[in-house]
Amino acid sequence: MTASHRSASALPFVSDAFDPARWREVGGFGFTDLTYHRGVSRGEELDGAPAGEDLPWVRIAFDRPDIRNAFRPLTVDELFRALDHARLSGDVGAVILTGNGPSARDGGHSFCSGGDQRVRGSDGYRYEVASGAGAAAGRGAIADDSDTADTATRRERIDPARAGRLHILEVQRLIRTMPKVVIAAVPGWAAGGGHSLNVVCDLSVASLEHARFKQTDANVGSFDAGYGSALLARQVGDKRAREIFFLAETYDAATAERWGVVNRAVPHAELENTAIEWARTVVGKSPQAIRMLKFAFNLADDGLAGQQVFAGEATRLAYMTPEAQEGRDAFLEHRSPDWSGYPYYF
Ligand SMILES: CC(C)(COP(=O)(O)OP(=O)(O)OC[C@H]1O[C@@H](n2cnc3c(N)ncnc32)[C@H](O)[C@@H]1OP(=O)(O)O)[C@@H](O)C(=O)NCCC(=O)NCCSC(=O)c1cc(O)c2ccccc2c1O
Repeated sequence: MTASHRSASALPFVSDAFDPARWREVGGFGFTDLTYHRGVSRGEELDGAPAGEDLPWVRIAFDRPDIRNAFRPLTVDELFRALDHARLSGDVGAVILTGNGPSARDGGHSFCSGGDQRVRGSDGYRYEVASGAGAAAGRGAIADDSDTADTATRRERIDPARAGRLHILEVQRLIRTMPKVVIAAVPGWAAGGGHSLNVVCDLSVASLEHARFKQTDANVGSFDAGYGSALLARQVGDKRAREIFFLAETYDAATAERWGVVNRAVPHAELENTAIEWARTVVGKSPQAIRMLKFAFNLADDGLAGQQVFAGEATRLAYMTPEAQEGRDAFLEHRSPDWSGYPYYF
């Protein structure tokens, strides 16, 4: 058990799909727009670990349910940090990405509704001037009414000294290149940039009752002309992808499953259990095989960048061989390498 372990009963409510007995908070980040949890064993055979022990998966959730989990630049910064922390954790093999909810205002469920349109400027999504508790913490965030402040109030707070951002694209690339399986658990709306996030995740499970999908980019004068559209077309077919973007009609979880936008539609009460079950299954496989497979699936679509990521893992495998080690040792010993023990395999 790690030092930052907190007992399950101390966890506050974050979502109606969240089982506090299965998680502990990952501390030390001071996130305002996300929650970040580490899986913990309940001591049952299912998890194969003593009660309270860390399990090799994490849960990262948007935590702005009152605005359908729209992201502002701070949200994206936090998401990148949490994902990168998971990437760099050698004992984490799977990430569940989801959205907390429902909304306290109207009971609506959401995964993510994309960029927060209230802080969209002419050069991207704008940071806000620090105030309140967030400023005291040095995060440049507005901690008190950050979800509900009206558009005029938010525009007054926009930080003129910081350029607009579109860096959800950096998060997409991180999901794509991190050598772990990222599972989207979609409890409600996946719209705009939230629709595209689902597209880039490796696996997706959606709530039969509440998940809704709608690609609104063109409604608001935006367009994800990268993974959000092109990878979607690989998943659902070219005509269907055009329909999803050009008509921007709402479709439900069962339709998303039929079209290949998600792997499975399940009852809401089973959403996170299913995601955890998949995470558990994935971490039961060879880490190396999963890494190579994920990057192999990405390779052709990601071009030379995809080749580079795959090839990096091939290089790691090569470094493990006596042949490559002979090259290193010969250099360090100031001698010619002796390749005689290593045939030209064919
Ligand atoms: C998601 C919805 C279809 C849900 O509809 P519903 O009727 O259930 O809920 P409401 O519309 O009443 O919403 C409740 C409440 O939340 C506010 N809200 C919802 N989404 C956002 C949002 N994205 N930004 C700000 N606020 C939002 C809504 O205003 C309500 O609050 P009130 O105070 O007004 O009552 C529906 O909400 C919807 O269509 N939302 C907008 C979806 C959208 O268009 N998102 C942006 C698409 S563009 C994008 O995400 C994007 C971002 C990037 O960073 C990119 C970068 C590079 C390339 C492309 C990018 C990109 O396309």
